[in-house]
Amino acid sequence: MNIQVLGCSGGLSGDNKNGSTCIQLRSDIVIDAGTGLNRLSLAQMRQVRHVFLTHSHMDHIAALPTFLSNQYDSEHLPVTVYALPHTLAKLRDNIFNGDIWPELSSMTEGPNAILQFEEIQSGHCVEIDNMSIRAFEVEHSVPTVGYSVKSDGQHFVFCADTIAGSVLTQQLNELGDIDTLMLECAFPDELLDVAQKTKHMTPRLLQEALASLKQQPKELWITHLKPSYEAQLRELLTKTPPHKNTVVL
Ligand SMILES: Nc1ncnc2c1ncn2[C@@H]1O[C@@H]2COP(=O)(O)O[C@H]2[C@H]1O
Repeated sequence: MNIQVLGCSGGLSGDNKNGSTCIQLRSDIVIDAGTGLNRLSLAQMRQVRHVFLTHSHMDHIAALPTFLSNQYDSEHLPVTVYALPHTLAKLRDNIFNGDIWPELSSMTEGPNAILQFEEIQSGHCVEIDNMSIRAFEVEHSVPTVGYSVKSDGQHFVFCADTIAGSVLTQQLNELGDIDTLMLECAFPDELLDVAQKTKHMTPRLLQEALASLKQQPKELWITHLKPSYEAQLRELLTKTPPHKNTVVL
């Protein structure tokens, strides 16, 4: 697998190399459509055929409407967007509603439909060629899934936005051996109350989550640092990495 993290910032970072969440699994498949999607060229965007959304928050969907506009005369339509029913309903009601962006029906109906929505649930697995992408529940402030991706004998797990706890532990333990685990760390430990309210991680919660696993992943990628605390978190997580093979993205 050649995974490209096009963006994983927890917000508007002021760094045009790191937009908000968008992870490219293959030239035709991405997870989330945050502003990181803008790192692809127009030609690369037009190769994307499958978008797996984790949840409805803006930093994970911000580029979706304009990305879809770039697809109108693309050769290989429609693009399939996979998401929980809650996420799809929020997109329909709040984004593709004729005010913020054209209504969904104008994109999903007719011979030139550019988009199809596919509902997924936790546990649901989508196979695309030799890649399997399984959604699993995580605990966040809105219904959210992470994705377990298997291809080429490799197992990549993206936990999306989540707080540590029994849901995450159980789900990760059920996924078996993990090569690369991508876990977030949005807030510093001093902001534990904010992390608990918004259902995000702090470095200590991240340690707890790892300690609760039956088996450690081969490597840990840490993501979704909130821009206001990024320097502080990066320094701490680099000086005292929670895993022997830690990459702070
Ligand atoms: N009580 C709060 N204090 C600080 N930030 C908040 C609060 N509630 C929501 N947010 C922010 O709103 C964001 C929504 O997206 P996230 O869950 O990634 O992260 C959340 C926080 O950054």
